[in-house]
Amino acid sequence: MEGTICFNSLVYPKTNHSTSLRKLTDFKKRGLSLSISAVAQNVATPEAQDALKRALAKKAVGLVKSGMVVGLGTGSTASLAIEELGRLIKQGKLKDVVAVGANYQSRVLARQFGVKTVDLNDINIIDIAFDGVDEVDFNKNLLKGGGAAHTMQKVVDSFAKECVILADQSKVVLQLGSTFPVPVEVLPAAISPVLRRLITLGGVPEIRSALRKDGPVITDLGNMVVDVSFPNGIPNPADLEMRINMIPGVVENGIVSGIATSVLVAIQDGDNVTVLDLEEFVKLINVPTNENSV
Ligand SMILES: O=C[C@H](O)[C@H](O)[C@H](O)COP(=O)(O)O
Repeated sequence: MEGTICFNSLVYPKTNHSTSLRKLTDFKKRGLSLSISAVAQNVATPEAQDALKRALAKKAVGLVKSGMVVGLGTGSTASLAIEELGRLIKQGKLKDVVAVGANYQSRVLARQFGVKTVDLNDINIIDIAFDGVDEVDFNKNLLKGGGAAHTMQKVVDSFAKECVILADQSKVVLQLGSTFPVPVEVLPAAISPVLRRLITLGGVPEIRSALRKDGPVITDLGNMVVDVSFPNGIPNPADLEMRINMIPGVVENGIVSGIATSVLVAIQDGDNVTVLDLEEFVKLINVPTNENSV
């Protein structure tokens, strides 16, 4: 657990380094050296997980400066960031900020919390984007789409100069696909041939059913979602992302490689919450050598 502590200057402004370093040193002094499985199972209650998400939202929105164009992701974590952004705008701490919402939910929330939204097609650049994640590995490969919102999230995240991913500790995995299947957005007219092609890639596809509606989930873009498990794992996320997207009829899949510029990870330590960047987090934990212990 010794070694250089790597800070991502995109995530932590210089003034925060000492605080962050002190916290990390405290963790180490108290011997908080966790295995990744222990970390993943360590979020005791929904309330505790909510506290982690709120800490992430606060830290992330602290990176926004007046005059910026902000990309807004979707999901419970991104929603808290939108709320926090609205709060700072209302308090006058941020001025002339506009936002691009990736999906219906983020646009509605932005309006609700007083964040002015603009259309993606009307701006030239997104300065910073925030988004949640279902799984993230140590190389910043992401698995998204638990809320069937990944297609437009990938568009917004990829156009941002800085894409900050917000992950509570339960989201960090050794290999993508460990706890979630890969969501694939599919044109309804092409569903059967796409299912067959997904099987040839080694996947086990299942059309996602709606919860409070009979029949399938239909996305904001009018398509279906297929959740695909890969029983043999996903050793090369970028390769699988490309192979799935090459199937005609696939709109987009939830593997996101090479887009996140930084990943913030929130950790619960007793009653305290600490937010680290992924590199710091990785140095804190013991990676099990035996895959069975994950
Ligand atoms: O489609 C949904 C998105 O990829 C979300 O960002 C992801 O599911 C994480 O959501 P949450 O912040 O609610 O865990």
